Amino acid sequence: MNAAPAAELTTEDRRIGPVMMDLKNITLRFGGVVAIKDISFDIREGEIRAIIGPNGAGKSSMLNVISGFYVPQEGEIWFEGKKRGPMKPYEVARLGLARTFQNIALFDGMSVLDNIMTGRLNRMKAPIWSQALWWGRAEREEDENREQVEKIIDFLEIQNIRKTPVGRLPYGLKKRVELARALAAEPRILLLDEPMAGMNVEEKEDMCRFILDVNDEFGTTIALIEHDMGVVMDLSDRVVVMDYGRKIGDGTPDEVRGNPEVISAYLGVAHE
Ligand SMILES: Nc1ncnc2c1ncn2[C@@H]1O[C@H](COP(=O)(O)OP(=O)(O)OP(=O)(O)O)[C@@H](O)[C@H]1O
Repeated sequence: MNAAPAAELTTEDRRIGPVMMDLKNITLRFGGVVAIKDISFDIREGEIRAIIGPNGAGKSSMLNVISGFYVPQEGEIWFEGKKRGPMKPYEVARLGLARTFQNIALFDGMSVLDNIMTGRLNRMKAPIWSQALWWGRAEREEDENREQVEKIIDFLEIQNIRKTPVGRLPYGLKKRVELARALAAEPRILLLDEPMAGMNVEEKEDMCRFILDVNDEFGTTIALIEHDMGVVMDLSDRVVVMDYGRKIGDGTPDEVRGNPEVISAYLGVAHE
């Protein structure tokens, strides 16, 4: 289970494939505020792609554009060879995008297992009314869902808390359950919103390891935003750096680290 840091592996080992999502000249405004200014970058199949930047740089806005929650005023988004238009939330899920949130969005009163099962909802094909008529199909689907969820529970090492109500868990474990729920949707791209925010050092190390393992084991493409630059550098294949809505760097962790504009944007900036 111990994957080497992403930066130490070759492209071939990491199964990085063709461009999956291509964002071209994206501009997003909120009234007079330009949150994203003419930014282009792509996400390749199988990679861990990070978007970093100081507070207010536009990272959350960008994640919301990727997820389809915000529709930019300018620019184009291509996903798996097709130009993407505005989408409803269920269309986003069907397209294969699942995300975690900075402020955990789980059902506190429900068990870990039931929370993770909600991640399968978008994959259920048998409508409720048909379950009485075609019991076999619904049952088969239920078995498949359970099997997939159990695999994820084992993988993320949360077997011992599967029946515990989420509200009783410490912060780091809640984040892991959220990751499990997003994975249950078997996303084409997994979007992580500051996955390490608010964590202590040990929790951060665990989360880092799980993100790398998910990418390695399931081949899941991951796009994440963070403002903790150190964490991201160990984790990512490529990094986009934003500042005041602009893209000021894009490349491997080493390329980005050596970029003078990136250095000056981060100098003196207090980050976790
Ligand atoms: N819904 C909104 N309405 C108006 N302005 C917004 C909205 N969302 C973001 N902004 C503005 O857009 C800019 C970019 O904000 P955004 O939250 O995307 O940055 P960020 O890099 O994610 O910041 P942080 O690290 O603090 O979360 C900021 O000036 C912010 O005030």
